[in-house]
Amino acid sequence: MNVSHLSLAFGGLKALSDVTFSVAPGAITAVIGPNGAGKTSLFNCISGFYKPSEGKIEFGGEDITRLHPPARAKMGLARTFQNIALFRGMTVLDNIKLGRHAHMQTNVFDALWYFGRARREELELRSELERRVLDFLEMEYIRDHPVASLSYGLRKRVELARALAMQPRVLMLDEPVAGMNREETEDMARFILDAKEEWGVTILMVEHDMGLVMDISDHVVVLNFGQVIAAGKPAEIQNNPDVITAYLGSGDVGELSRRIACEKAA
Ligand SMILES: Nc1ncnc2c1ncn2[C@@H]1O[C@H](COP(=O)(O)OP(=O)(O)OP(=O)(O)O)[C@@H](O)[C@H]1O
Repeated sequence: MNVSHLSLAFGGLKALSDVTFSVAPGAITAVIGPNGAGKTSLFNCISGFYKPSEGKIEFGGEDITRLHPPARAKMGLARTFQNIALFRGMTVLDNIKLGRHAHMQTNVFDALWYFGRARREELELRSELERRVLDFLEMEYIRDHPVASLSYGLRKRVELARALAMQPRVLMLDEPVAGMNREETEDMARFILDAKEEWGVTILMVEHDMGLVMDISDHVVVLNFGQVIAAGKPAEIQNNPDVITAYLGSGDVGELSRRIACEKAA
C-alpha cells in the first residue's frame, strides 16, 4: 500500500499535511505520534471514512482514494476500532461471522449465480475458516458465549478474530492493546506476530504502547502535527532526536526514554 501526499483539514485545522509512506507486504508497520498527531485521521482516510482533500492511496496497485469503505473491505482491507465495535448481545462466533459479509454477494444476480452447490460450498469454506480463526486465537472454548460476558482483553481478541475472518491482505489495527493489562498485551502481541508469520497478513497499526511498537514492528512511521517527522526501523526511531522532542511533554515520553535507557544498558 502506498500513501502519497495525503492532506486532510477540519475547517482551518490541518489534521494531515502531505503524508507519504508505504506499507511493505508481509510486514508490521506502526504509526505512532503524540495525542492529536493525526493517527486516527490517517486511519480513517485509509479505510475510507474520511475523504482527504489532497493526495492518493494505492492498494494492490489500484487507486482507492475515492472508494467507499465496503469496497475497500472487499479488496482485502480490514480494520479494528479504537473503541470496541462488537454486538455485545451476540455470541463470539456470530460476531466473527459478521466479518464474512464483506465477501458475501448482495445483489439478486449474484445471489442466483451462487444459488445451490457453489453457494453451499462457499458457506462450508467460510465455516472452516471461522473454525480456524477461533482455534488460532485460542477462543474455541468461548465460541458460544455472549460477548458482553467476556473480559476486555477477550473482547479485543474477538475484534481481531472478526477482522481475520475477512481474510484480509492488509489488517489495520487501531490501538490493539489500549486498556489491556500486561498479560493481555503480551497475548495480543503474540497473536499479531503470528497473524503476520503464519497467516501472511500485512499489518498496519496505530498504537501508543511504545514497548509493543518497538518489539513487534518492522517499520515505524512517526506523525507530529499531521506531518511525518520520521520513518524507519524501531531502533532508528527510538534514537531519533526529532521523535524524542515530539514526545516531550506527552504522556508517552516516559516509556520511550525507558526503552532508550534499556537499550543503552544492554
Ligand atoms: N472529526 C473531527 N472534527 C474536527 N477536528 C478533528 C476531528 N477529528 C480529529 N480532529 C482534530 O484533528 C487533529 C488530529 O486528530 P487525530 O484524532 O487524528 O489524532 P490522533 O493522533 O489519533 O490522537 P490520539 O492519539 O489522541 O487518538 C486533532 O487536532 C483533532 O482535534
